[in-house]
Amino acid sequence: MKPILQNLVEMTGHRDHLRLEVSVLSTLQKLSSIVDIRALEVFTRGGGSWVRPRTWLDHGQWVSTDSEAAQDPRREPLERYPALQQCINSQGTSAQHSPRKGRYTLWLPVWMHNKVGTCLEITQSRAFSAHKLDVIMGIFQVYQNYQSLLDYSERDALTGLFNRKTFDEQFARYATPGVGARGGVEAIPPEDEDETDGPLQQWLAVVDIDHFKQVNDRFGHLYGDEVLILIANILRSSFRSHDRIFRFGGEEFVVLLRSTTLKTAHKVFNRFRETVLEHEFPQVGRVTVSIGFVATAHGSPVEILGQADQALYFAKENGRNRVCYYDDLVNGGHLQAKVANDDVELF
Ligand SMILES: Nc1nc2c(ncn2[C@@H]2O[C@H](COP(=O)(O)OP(=O)(O)OP(=O)(O)O)[C@@H](O)[C@H]2O)c(=O)[nH]1
Repeated sequence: MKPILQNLVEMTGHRDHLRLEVSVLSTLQKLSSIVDIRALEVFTRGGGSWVRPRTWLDHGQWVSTDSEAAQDPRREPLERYPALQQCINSQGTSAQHSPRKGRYTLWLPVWMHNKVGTCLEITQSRAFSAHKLDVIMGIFQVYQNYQSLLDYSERDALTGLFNRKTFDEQFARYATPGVGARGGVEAIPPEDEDETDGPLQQWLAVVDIDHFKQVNDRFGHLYGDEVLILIANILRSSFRSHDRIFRFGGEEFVVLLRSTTLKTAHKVFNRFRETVLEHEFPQVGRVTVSIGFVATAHGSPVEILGQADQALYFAKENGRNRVCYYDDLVNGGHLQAKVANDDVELF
């Protein structure tokens, strides 16, 4: 039992979901008779439910991927896992597979906000004894409790979006394509994009609600809060699952858009802006947003945020309800570049 306790201590020392996942898998893998163990990502796409491996053991090395799940060639429909599918549909806590060639499989779905996004899959060469199941469930409970604590500490209480505190760490991961917990797998370009539209890049946008002070002043803070929650919902439904959305405080949000062309970045930011424009906010009526965005390739998070902020400021000064791309403003002589050629300061 001592090595397991040591593993639990190590497991709860992590502040990163993927590393925590690797840690729980390596803890469980140390139990006897385990022949295979991995974490599956469970997601919905096109009305159906799917699974794909997210963390697994490859020649003794843990490998994780955080590429877009829906584009992963290893994805499979959830129907191929009938026991797991039935368990999720009935909001169960575990499922087992009847033996096939001496392989007994146990699935442990991770429930978070009444949804399953992750499932641990443990395979061993003989049936799971009651004692073994007790030990596994104990470790799994510690992992699940710790996951939800971690999730809670990363979220903004009003909107449920990621908070400002998590931005730097997520920026390091999401602004650089193809980096997983331990190396990982290359980001897979979305099927609907054409590389003739320019290279696939990561983008950062700062989104700010226009004249939000007036909303608070005319309707009160409760209606202001309602607008923030509804805009957060529109943000969530406007971007792909592997993009990242933060509330930076007040009425300012930041979006990290992954692996997409400049043309698509323009398209999706404008689509979001139009969805907000067309939305009827209860009591408040119409609300608009301004957006400034930039590629994340060159500069520190602070410099890139500064550039997106400059583009946002320009949008605010020039009519609001618009999307401005930093490089266009610099090339058009509307803004002076603060940073040129990687990290060289111009002034
Ligand atoms: N209801 C609510 N209001 C907030 C919250 N955080 C900040 N605010 C308000 O957001 C408003 C921001 O106003 P300003 O920064 O002056 O900007 P604005 O009125 O949106 O004007 P522009 O950005 O120039 O279009 C202030 O009135 C803050 O009090 C919050 O959590 N809830």
